[in-house]
Amino acid sequence: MRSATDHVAQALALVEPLGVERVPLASALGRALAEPVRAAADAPPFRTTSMDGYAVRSNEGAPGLWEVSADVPAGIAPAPLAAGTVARVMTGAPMPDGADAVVPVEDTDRGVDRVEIHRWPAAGAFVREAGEDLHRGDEVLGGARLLRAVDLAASAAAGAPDVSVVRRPRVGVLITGDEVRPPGSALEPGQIFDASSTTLPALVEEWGGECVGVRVVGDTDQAVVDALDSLEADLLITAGGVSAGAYDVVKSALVPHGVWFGPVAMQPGKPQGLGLWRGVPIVCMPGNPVSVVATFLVVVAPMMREMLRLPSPAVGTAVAGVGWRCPPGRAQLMPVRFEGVRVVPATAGGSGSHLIGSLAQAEAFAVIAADVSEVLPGDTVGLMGITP
Ligand SMILES: Nc1nc2c(c(=O)[nH]1)N[C@H]1C(S)=C(S)[C@@H](COP(=O)(O)OP(=O)(O)OC[C@H]3O[C@@H](n4cnc5c(N)ncnc54)[C@H](O)[C@@H]3O)O[C@H]1N2
Ligand code: MOO
Repeated sequence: MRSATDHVAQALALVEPLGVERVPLASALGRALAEPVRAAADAPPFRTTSMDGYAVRSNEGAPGLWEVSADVPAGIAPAPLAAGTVARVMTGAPMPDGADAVVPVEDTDRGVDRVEIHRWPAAGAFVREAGEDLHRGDEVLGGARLLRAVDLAASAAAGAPDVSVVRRPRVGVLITGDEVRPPGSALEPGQIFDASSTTLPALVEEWGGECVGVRVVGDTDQAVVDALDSLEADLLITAGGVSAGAYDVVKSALVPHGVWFGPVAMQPGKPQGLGLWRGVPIVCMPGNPVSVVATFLVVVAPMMREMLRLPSPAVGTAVAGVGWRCPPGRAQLMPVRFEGVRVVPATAGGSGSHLIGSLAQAEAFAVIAADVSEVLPGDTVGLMGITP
């Protein structure tokens, strides 16, 4: 049986990094950063007040009655502060030259022409220096990553209107099975709701790709071939029809085209297919819907990250809060949730490949090596994220 590690290596050998394009920040969420983003200006760009109040020269005085010589809203360039006076300033307004501290309005009688100051500030009070956050030219975003809202916030604050990202892998999805029906259908005997034509496009998008089409076909070889030929993609994924049954049509349709099929030492996700369909990499997953998620995370996510010029998904560690049994000779992917700082199986059903309805309770997958037959409470286990 092929090890999961060998299988992933074979899968990675089929894909190459994709090209780079520039996109406006508004379209950059979830895209893979290709080049560093640098600050176009200092942030903040000028000395500014962090409070509504009165700008003063801190070495000049003491509590008492003061003349207000200027009114400084945000968005203007104020004149220097006249000696012996204070200026009324609003949060975010530039500090007048000469002023070096701010008295918050709460410490005054809020006067407009003259103001009674109750408490005198120390130098620097409530003043933000120019460049306190970023200096012009600083690297705001460096390493390769899928851009998050906070990354876009940093780019915008740094004055970058667009970013350089890797082209999204175009992924085509094929679901097979005479028994699957769209959610919401009235099920006839023997039919089941199709989970995977929702799961796979969502996983593709979540991991930085673009789903170019989902085909759902019945169990004939010709339907499989026609559906695959209708998808123009950088990567093809199929679900179902890969094991040993009489109607395992993905396998029967693709073996003549040189696609490899065989067992991989992982659970869920043992029966697998991998190869090229008319030159396009294709991953054939078992139909069980948790196997679909597990195969995506173990096999497809690293392929997509290779195409997106990102490092492979990180596998961390966690400590098991309870013990559980593992299948002999296969790496186990156990859906887990956190109980405090420890992980426990997310459901009583463990790593059963059909338990998709319970998978929403999982926060991660524990990854247990193939040669481990039992996890004991307190053991360290691998931890694989469900989201990037
Ligand atoms: N004799 C053997 N039988 C099986 C083996 C084996 O080695 N020898 N392997 C088992 C394992 S492990 C798995 S995993 C499955 C994989 O089977 P297939 O890839 O051929 O998948 P199907 O038979 O098409 O479906 C399996 C299961 O999942 C349900 N399913 C399928 N598609 C969907 C969908 N879109 N949404 C929800 N559920 C779906 C389907 O109804 C079946 O219950 O093979 C074992 N058998
Ligand atoms: O390998 Mo299968 O996915 O366990 O049910």
